[in-house]
Amino acid sequence: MAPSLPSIEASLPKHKDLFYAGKWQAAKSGKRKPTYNPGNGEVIDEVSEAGSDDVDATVQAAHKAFHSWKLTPPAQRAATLRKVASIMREHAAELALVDALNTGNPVAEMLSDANVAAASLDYFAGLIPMLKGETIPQADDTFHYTLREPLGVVARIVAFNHPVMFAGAKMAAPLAAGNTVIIKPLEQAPLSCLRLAEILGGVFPPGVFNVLPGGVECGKALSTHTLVRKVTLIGSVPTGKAIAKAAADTLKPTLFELGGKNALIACRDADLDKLVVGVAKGMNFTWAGQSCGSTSRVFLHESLHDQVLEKVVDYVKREYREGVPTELSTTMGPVISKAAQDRVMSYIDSAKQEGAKLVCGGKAPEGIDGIEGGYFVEPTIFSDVKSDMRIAKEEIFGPVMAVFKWSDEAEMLRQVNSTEYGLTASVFTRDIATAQSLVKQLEVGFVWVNQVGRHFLGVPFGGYKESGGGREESLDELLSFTQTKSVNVSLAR
Ligand SMILES: NC(=O)c1ccc[n+]([C@@H]2O[C@H](COP(=O)([O-])OP(=O)(O)OC[C@H]3O[C@@H](n4cnc5c(N)ncnc54)[C@H](O)[C@@H]3O)[C@@H](O)[C@H]2O)c1
Repeated sequence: MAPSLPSIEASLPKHKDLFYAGKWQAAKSGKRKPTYNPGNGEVIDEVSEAGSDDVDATVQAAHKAFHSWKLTPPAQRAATLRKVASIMREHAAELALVDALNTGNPVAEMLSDANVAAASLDYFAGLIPMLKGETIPQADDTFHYTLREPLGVVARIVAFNHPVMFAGAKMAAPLAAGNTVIIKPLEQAPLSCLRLAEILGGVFPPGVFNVLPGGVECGKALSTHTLVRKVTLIGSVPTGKAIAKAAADTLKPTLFELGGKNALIACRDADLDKLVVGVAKGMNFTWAGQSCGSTSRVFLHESLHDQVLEKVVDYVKREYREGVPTELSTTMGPVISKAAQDRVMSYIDSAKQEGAKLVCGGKAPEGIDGIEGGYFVEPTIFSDVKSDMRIAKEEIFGPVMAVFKWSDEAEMLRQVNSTEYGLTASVFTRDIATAQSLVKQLEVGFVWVNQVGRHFLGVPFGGYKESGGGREESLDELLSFTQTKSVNVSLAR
């Protein structure tokens, strides 16, 4: 039976201001910015926009709260995170609806986002006992041990594609380790994070958890503030570079989960049924390709290329249907903005001009009721793609798949590794030795074999090369929000 959804009116946040120091506060500049429904291009509401003065006030509040939060007994911190997880599960449908309205991602798929965040919160709550130090043996009169301590105020700047999932999942590790957190959602899709702050109410002491809707000014101020002890980004490579430069002035550590131009490699012995579904699903057409892990470059061995391409096109035409994002029957959403739609269309034009063959999509959908004015692009597939074309090299962050035909393994791997991105890859083969050989040669941080897209709590996720720095979704993430203090006790009598 299809789940029933709450009403949109009841799900939207009542507060549209900044949330810090445990209170809703208007932006000091009084600035408000419209936020849109990408499904029809209409304004949903206006939201306060945090500027650098607001960042300072928020950081001061978070800094003040840090001193008591870090001393809160570990079991109590864990219980608080579990309470957040349970509230998110309870409100999963309304959070999904708000994200569907504000990001355009279909609500049926977004229903799991709050649950994914809740699982992260539970996971990091359970890892708190791992925040332990060591004793170091020495043959002298001093006893050495280490303590793992939190860093202080952590700023988490997140992307727009899964706002509430990122807000919930990314607050978990720093808070578990005893830091206080400021979440900055993208200005285009802040509503679910505001609703999250509303439903969490007084779960955290004031200043421990803060939400600052805002744009580049807000992000820059967070990256440069002296009292922000670590800044993290889920976003694009250029933004990662800008933040790394800004953070350098205060020598702030960073954690980056950035873009990808990920390859799916199909070997001649691949299971064809699994492969066809993998190629289609790996592209994440459901949210218009807007996922860092999308396998947007598909390398099909020449022996199966034509057959698989034909089946993928059939599958995509059958399974992905654009529609109103807040309706449960919709299987594909728009891209986030008009600018994004124009950018995707310019990549499609460039591929045509550079000689790639359009086998599916390539334009905005027509004749679908209720999505006029929305920023939709049909699921698009190009074959005959060459590695010097723009669609082969640049992250499009839209529903555009580039298909390559290969015969020589060394040349195929050269092309796969030829971009500066290095986030994910997927390998389809029935032979474990072939899989292992390819895995070792891929310059990426996360590889799937005979599957795509899935994340697994406990398995480090992050990129090589320009796709990131640091690992998340694992013990590595928790420990990255701590620092080690060494203590040396004289035992001399
Ligand atoms: N690796 C991952 O886990 C992952 C997950 C999702 C998305 N992404 C990547 O995110 C990108 C798409 O998301 P986006 O369009 O929101 O990215 P973006 O880089 O445009 O923006 C990300 C965030 O950074 C802020 N920002 C922009 N300029 C800034 C600056 N100079 N200083 C500080 N903050 C600044 C934005 O306001 C936003 O909150 C894609 O490249 C995608 O691959 C990566």
